[in-house]
Amino acid sequence: MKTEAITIKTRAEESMNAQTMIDVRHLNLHFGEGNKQNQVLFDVNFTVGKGEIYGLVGESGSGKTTVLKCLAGLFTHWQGELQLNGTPLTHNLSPARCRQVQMVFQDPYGSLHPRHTIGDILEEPLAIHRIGERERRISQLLDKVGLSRTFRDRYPHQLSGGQRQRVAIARALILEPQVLLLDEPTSALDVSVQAEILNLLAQLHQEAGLTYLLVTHDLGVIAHLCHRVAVMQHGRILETLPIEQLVSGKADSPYTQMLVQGSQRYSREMAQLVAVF
Ligand SMILES: Nc1ncnc2c1ncn2[C@@H]1O[C@H](COP(=O)(O)OP(=O)(O)OP(=O)(O)O)[C@@H](O)[C@H]1O
Repeated sequence: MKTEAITIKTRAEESMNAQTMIDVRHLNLHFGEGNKQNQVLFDVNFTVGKGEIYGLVGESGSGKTTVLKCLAGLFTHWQGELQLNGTPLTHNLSPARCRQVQMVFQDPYGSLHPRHTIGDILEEPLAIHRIGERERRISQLLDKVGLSRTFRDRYPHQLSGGQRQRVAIARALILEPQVLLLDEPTSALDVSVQAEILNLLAQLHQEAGLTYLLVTHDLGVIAHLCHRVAVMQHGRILETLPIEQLVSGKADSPYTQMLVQGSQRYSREMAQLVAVF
């Protein structure tokens, strides 16, 4: 399976555009002030190519989600330079940025409004951004994420966890962004459902040439989806490496080697479940 995973990534890398889509330079962020100040990101630097799937791994609290939230505009008090597709990001969240980059959260239960139907949830961003042909767009997207059109009139509590995450992915895609920020998109799901969602993400990436920045604890997920990975610890990037180097156990840092060893059993299970793309 390792050999197959490497072949997939190499093929994907060949077709990948070498242009930079996400550029993170000298990103620093702290919470609190004075003697309560807690710095959580320390000079974080990395770039993600157009069409690349880039993983961020590391232990809990290492700052992975915080990096995504800075890029998504959910945290605005960062210092450093952030660029998307060559355009510097300001500290404000503009409509243009919402259309360019969208985030999918870990918890499909909490991220969908409980009193809105799926149709309403998908229509809201289109209405806010004054985008027409809403019926067509919503129907097309439901098809794309593998949900029948009958889901339009249902409420989130009437869906399974996997179906809810499909809706969350559809909502993120409805504005046709170039970048998806995926924060542990499968960790709240059963293992078999995780595989379905990973396959859906791989399929959508292939069809639309999107750029993904994917946060996970799970190196099995990284090995099956990502081209490159950055390993974070205590708010810093410890090393960045191509996936081939990670799966062949040739990471430089002892910390990354420990992460790989810790996730090997899970990777084998996931390998059996996730189809090859
Ligand atoms: N809104 C906030 N206010 C104060 N501290 C925060 C806030 N959000 C995150 N932190 C702190 O920032 C640090 C990094 O958190 P972050 O959620 O980015 O970690 P993570 O690597 O994504 O962890 P996990 O894998 O558990 O989600 C943690 O110490 C966390 O407590």
